[in-house]
Amino acid sequence: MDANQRIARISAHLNPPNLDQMGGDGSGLRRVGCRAKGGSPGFKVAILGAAGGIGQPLAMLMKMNPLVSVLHLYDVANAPGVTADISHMDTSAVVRGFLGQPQLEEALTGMDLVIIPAGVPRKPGMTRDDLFNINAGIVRTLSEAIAKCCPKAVVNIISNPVNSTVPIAAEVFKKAGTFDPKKLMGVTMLDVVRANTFVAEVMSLDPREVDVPVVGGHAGVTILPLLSQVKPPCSFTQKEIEYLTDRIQNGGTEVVEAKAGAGSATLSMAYAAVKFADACLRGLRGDANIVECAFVSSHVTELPFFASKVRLGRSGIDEVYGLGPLNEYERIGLEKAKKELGGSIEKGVTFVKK
Ligand SMILES: NC(=O)c1ccc[n+]([C@@H]2O[C@H](COP(=O)([O-])OP(=O)(O)OC[C@H]3O[C@@H](n4cnc5c(N)ncnc54)[C@H](O)[C@@H]3O)[C@@H](O)[C@H]2O)c1
Ligand SMILES: O=C(O)C[C@H](O)C(=O)O
Repeated sequence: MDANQRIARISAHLNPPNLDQMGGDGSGLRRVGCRAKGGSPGFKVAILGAAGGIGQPLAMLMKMNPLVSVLHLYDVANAPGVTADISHMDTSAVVRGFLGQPQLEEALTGMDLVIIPAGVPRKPGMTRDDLFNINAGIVRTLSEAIAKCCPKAVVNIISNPVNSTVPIAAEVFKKAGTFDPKKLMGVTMLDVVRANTFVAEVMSLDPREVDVPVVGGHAGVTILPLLSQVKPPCSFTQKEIEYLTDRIQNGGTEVVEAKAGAGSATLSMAYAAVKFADACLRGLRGDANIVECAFVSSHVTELPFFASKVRLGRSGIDEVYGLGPLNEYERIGLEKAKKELGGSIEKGVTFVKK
């Protein structure tokens, strides 16, 4: 191939002939595509909401993941710019951008894993449930497209309120006849990441060595750290237990208040999302003993969804683990968590059924 042919080949990828027909919102913005040589037989991953506060660092970190061969970045705004930027990274994943609803189906077709951080974040004084009115509709629309275009993909939902958005996605998939409880996961990894960090601080440990199971859900009292099951085993005073439980349950609010109106956790969330997505991909690859906490379809309690440890495998979730022995403090916490969680799950289910 001579120099002119090589340049023509690259230009063809940056300006595929059908771009203008695909101009999502009629704005004239072009879908950006970039093909690196790569060659690794990795997984195809789509991020929906890829131009947002979480979406951008998440896209960057997924582009660095050697398990990813194709990375689709979808958003209703700014997808071309983020895609052009990320696509210059010299890692092997091929990056393509998709802008607006008309390009959603193409963004999803053929994907193995779909990660959803689309939606509005909290401002100080708001609860995660205050986001329901806007984010419920966004997650419903995106889930409908997933059911149509990649019904066998593993789906990681980040959009809040997770306690309701996961039941919304499940209801949409049930309606479409595509629901597979092994494939749908609410991302609660940030609660685990925070718990590991805060426990390490209190016990003067390396956070990378600490493993705190966090069960229940992803809002206030539904976030239930099981400090009696921390690894390495730790002996906490009652004061330390109360301090840690409160800090873990309110870690999100701590960031929302510090950002003072500029949004909620984005960087630590992108880190947590990539940690969880990487675990899903290693499970899909067939690696053994991949165990993480997630908010999933569950029989662990009487509620239809609950966060607990799950084993990830070739088909998504291979096993949902029970809670293990709880102490009295955790049993009381569990009752409070279930009470709030039941209402949030019901709200999500009703939203789709109504
Ligand atoms: N699960 C968790 O632990 C966790 C942690 C942090 C934040 N969150 C939640 O993640 C969500 C996103 O937070 P953020 O800080 O990135 O917000 P953001 O406003 O910075 O970004 C959201 C992105 O979603 C896009 N978007 C809006 N509607 C869309 C649609 N219909 N389709 C595709 N994209 C759409 C926006 O254009 C924007 O780029 C919020 O709901 C937030 O509460 C969850
Ligand atoms: O707190 C929020 O609103 C965002 C997220 O759920 C978090 O835990 O940081």
